Amino acid sequence: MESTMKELRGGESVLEPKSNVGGGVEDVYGEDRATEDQLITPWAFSVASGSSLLRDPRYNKGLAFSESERDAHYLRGLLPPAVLSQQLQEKKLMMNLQQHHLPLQKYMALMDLQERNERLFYKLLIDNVEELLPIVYTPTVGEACQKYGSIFRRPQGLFISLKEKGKILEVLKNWPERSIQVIVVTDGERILGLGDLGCQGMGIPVGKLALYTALGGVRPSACLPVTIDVGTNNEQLLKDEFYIGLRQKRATGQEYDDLLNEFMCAVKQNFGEKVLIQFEDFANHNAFSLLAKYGTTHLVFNDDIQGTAAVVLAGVVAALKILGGILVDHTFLFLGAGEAGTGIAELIALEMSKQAKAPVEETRKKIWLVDSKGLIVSSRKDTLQHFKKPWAHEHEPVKDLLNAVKAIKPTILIGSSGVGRTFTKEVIEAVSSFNERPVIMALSNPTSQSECTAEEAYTWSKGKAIFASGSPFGPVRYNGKDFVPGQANNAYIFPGFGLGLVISGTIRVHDEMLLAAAEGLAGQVTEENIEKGLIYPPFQNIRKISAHIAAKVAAKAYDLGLASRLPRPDNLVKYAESCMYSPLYRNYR
Ligand SMILES: O=C([O-])CC(=O)C(=O)O
Ligand SMILES: [Mg+2]
Repeated sequence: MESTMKELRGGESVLEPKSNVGGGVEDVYGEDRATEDQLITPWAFSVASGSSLLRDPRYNKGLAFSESERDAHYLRGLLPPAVLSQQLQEKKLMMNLQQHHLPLQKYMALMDLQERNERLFYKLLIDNVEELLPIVYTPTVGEACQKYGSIFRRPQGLFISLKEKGKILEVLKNWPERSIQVIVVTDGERILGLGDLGCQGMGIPVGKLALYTALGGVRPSACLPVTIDVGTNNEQLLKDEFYIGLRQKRATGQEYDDLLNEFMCAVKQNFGEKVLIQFEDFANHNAFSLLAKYGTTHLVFNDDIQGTAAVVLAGVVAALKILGGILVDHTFLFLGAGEAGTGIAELIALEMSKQAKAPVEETRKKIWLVDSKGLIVSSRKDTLQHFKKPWAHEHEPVKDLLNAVKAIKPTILIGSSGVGRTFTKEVIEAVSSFNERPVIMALSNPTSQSECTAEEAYTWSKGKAIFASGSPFGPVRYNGKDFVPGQANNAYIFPGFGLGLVISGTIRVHDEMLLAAAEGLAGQVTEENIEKGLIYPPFQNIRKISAHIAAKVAAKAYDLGLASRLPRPDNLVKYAESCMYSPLYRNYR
């Protein structure tokens, strides 16, 4: 009586016309057709009609099933008589969401929707991106991770713990999808600026991948969120009766390395070598080494080091339209010398060196970093971690940020330490005292960890600051004038960056691709944005922005000979757009 998934999928007709630009689209982003691979998963995968269809989030349309679909798929009586359009469902959901006062309640309602009706979830997210991004993503996702155990309903993503040691390949085979294109993986040790949240860090890969689909157009079934649980050092979680992870201290050293290595090898074996693995929210001591170790054997990208770097470089390049000059004319001071700080510093130094045709060892000297012990200077070199050493320039010791600002006189001040409230009134007044328009970026997340608020930046700088922050802030009125802060968050980069890698079939990430992504984003900042002091374009246009970033990244991959999808499409922007997932319902025959 029941049709199989294969029949249903084969019988689907697509509502929106599928463009054929560039050819080869169908097998990357074609219909969600069951491939031969999918049919040999170790468990039954057949039922897709009647109540099972209503419970399958990928195919469920709720009240939007048409009369003929209700007949053909055994849905009569299982739904009330009304037939609603997707648009009307969207209106209803937005109204319902607005009834919730707490962001966490909205988050839970949206996660429920994702589990119930995937296309409607993405339609909502795409059409209301500015309103919903702070819910499914930073800052609310941070709170969700902190409370993940108590709000836990249905598992999302794949959990790989020390218990699965030796069996990771089998665990990957339990995942119902075979053609995975992007994995976001965390070990939960440094979730945003909130620290070690262990297994509860899963909210981050889930949120990042929701953005891969909504902002970058990678289809949901090609996305896999993974959390690697090696324990947690968070005492509070270890004592929490609702904690969902392993109740032990973090494994380190060989035990940690072996588990990660087993995971990396199993991914390649199970999903092939073109799957992108995005490392997210690892602690500094693992983030740099994982990137270095797997950068030559896998398609890997660290969002916190490389994604944040590209987004900040793009903002700085756009800010130059207001400040004037080229990159080397500016002096940078960072508070924070971890993944984000040193990642951004290195990418800026690289771009400076290309622009000025000077060695990168020279351009690095325009960039200064402050960590918890003060300004990073050459006399500290012997005691510094390796990733800080390139930034240890000749200077007498300076003990804190305020004195470093006074000594270095930066034109651009960047906070990336994960510690909130560190851009004090004195710091902002000091940087504003010798700059007509100081650029101030408070990158740490979530909002509670931001180095300062938008209001503080504008007020303390007396309206001079060009301000951007990692977490969103609303517009500020100061002295009768409206100031709109930009959001310097890697969400601008990773969805388009990943899309560019996927559509070109790239096998390795190269620094030049990060520069290309930054250029793609900066190119989307309009004169109108700049006039308002905005150094990032509004998120509203993010799909178009992502297509431009993807095109730049793919072009670079082709130029470098790292792209495997041939022939190279003529118009990469159009090609990227044609590859993007559409959340519109399909008709089922
Ligand atoms: O998730 C975000 O909002 C940005 C990010 O990668 C981080 O803060 O670790
Ligand atoms: Mg992150």
